[in-house]
Amino acid sequence: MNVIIQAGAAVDIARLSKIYKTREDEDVVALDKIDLKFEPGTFVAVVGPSGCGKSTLLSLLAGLTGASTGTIAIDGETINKPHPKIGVVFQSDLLLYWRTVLENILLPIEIKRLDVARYRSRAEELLAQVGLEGFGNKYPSELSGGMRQRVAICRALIQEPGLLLMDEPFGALDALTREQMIMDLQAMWMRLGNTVLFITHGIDEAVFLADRVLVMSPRPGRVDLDLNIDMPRPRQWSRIHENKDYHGYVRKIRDIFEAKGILVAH
Ligand SMILES: Nc1ncnc2c1ncn2[C@@H]1O[C@H](COP(=O)(O)OP(=O)(O)OP(=O)(O)O)[C@@H](O)[C@H]1O
Repeated sequence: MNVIIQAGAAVDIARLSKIYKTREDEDVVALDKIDLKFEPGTFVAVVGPSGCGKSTLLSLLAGLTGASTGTIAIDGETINKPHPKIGVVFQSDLLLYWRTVLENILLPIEIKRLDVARYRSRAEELLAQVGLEGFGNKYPSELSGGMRQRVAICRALIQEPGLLLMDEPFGALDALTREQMIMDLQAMWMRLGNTVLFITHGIDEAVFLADRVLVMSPRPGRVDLDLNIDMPRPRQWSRIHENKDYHGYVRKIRDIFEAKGILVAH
């Protein structure tokens, strides 16, 4: 089997703001003049309270919505619509139930009228990489929630995106499946080397997975803390609680949430 190597993309976000209009014609400032640069191949996690603009940031990067001000560039190319260099995974797997696993993974290729036959072996390789070798002809209803989310990840990776965007991808999974998915995502990312933006409510999974954790403030969303996570890889989820550095990073993030009244001690 060929190992797929995907080069990570450089991301440059400058003075990025998003202001929504409510139906009452009021302005909601979801993101306020954010500046960020991600080096190619960096795993970036974003944590923040509900409504702070995490999903808005992801939608802007995915080209699904337009910025009010500012710019986003991926490898120097301005993003204002969906781009093949960018793959997206949402909390819900969004698989089409009437299509097999392989047909779901190949859907973006069909939509773009690319040569499906050429991508079939790549889809099978990706399936093997996420532990689903031989599942290509199954239907989503025959798979568990974790397996379906693995298929959604393969679908996001089929075009070898330099940037993988993940919006709470494990939020709907049970605790054991989530733990396995976290470990598997780390292993897959270490093989592929793409840049990842991973949105989560879980401080534990953010610190475990990321090279860098961005802590966002309550609305209007800004980055309150940009924390480099310096722990050797591969990291072991079952042993991470023995790591003093891990606890130090988690403490720093919790301190911010407590100072802002987002987490209140009783
Ligand atoms: N289409 C829209 N119209 C008006 N306001 C919106 C719209 N989409 C989002 N908002 C508002 O923008 C703010 C940021 O929303 P966003 O979904 O990005 O937050 P989030 O951090 O992802 O939240 P959560 O963690 O709960 O998913 C919220 O106050 C939300 O109500």
